[in-house]
Amino acid sequence: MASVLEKTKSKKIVFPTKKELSEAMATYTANLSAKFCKERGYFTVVLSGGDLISWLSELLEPKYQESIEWSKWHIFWVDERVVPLDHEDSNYKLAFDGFLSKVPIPIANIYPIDKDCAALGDAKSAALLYEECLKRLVNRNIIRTYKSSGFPQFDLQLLGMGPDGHMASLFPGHYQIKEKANLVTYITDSPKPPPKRITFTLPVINCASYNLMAVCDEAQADAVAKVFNHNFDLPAAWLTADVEAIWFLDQAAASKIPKGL
Ligand SMILES: O=C(O)[C@H](O)[C@@H](O)[C@H](O)[C@H](O)COP(=O)(O)O
Repeated sequence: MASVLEKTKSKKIVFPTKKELSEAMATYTANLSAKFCKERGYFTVVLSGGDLISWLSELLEPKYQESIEWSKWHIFWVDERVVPLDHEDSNYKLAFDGFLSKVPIPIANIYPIDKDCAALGDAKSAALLYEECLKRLVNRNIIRTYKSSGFPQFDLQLLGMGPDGHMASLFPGHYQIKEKANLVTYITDSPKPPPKRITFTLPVINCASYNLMAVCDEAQADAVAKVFNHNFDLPAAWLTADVEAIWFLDQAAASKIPKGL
């Protein structure tokens, strides 16, 4: 069977250090920002949680601060923990404190989950409202749609993977990975705390023009090896993209990939 990774132009780059990975991620993001801002006047960027946000700090360097057209960026989350937006577990808070508050992206262009649902811990309503938010932005042509499917197509998603092979809040052995109809779904028993989360579904994740999956450290090496061995029990093994799905790995995370893959 031709693997999903082969069919969908997945590539990997292994960096000697996290610093070099972080610099390359900044260059990759800045180049796509220039392309999409020029082509359509918007750049839709989807963030996840985890270590990714600290690696994004490279974009705070003066050369990027001055050259990027921040006012054209629109920011979304591929997954979010359903906790108050000022809670330390919130992916919104993580990104806001570590990155978004330090760049001049208009606050109206930043789309966290509904704050009341977040405060109440209502994951189902949070997912419904986030899906409605995406549809409104599709209607305003801020988010493109994938071919004729009507599914939202984001310009760039910056993703991470857990040691169990989860991406976004799609966990191994949980039914959310199979959800095909909705754009956004939810989980109330996430194996990684906190338990209540919302997440983009796989079709939405894979419609993105560019998916950059950044993974570092030895703890992820087994999962990375399984992904490149096409073990589809791991949600991250299903990652594709419309134009390019690219894995940025440090040497430790890449250390167990079988030779030749
Ligand atoms: O809400 C979350 O838990 C994150 O969005 C999650 O999906 C994350 O991206 C991975 O678990 C990787 O996390 P690390 O980068 O911390 O390994």
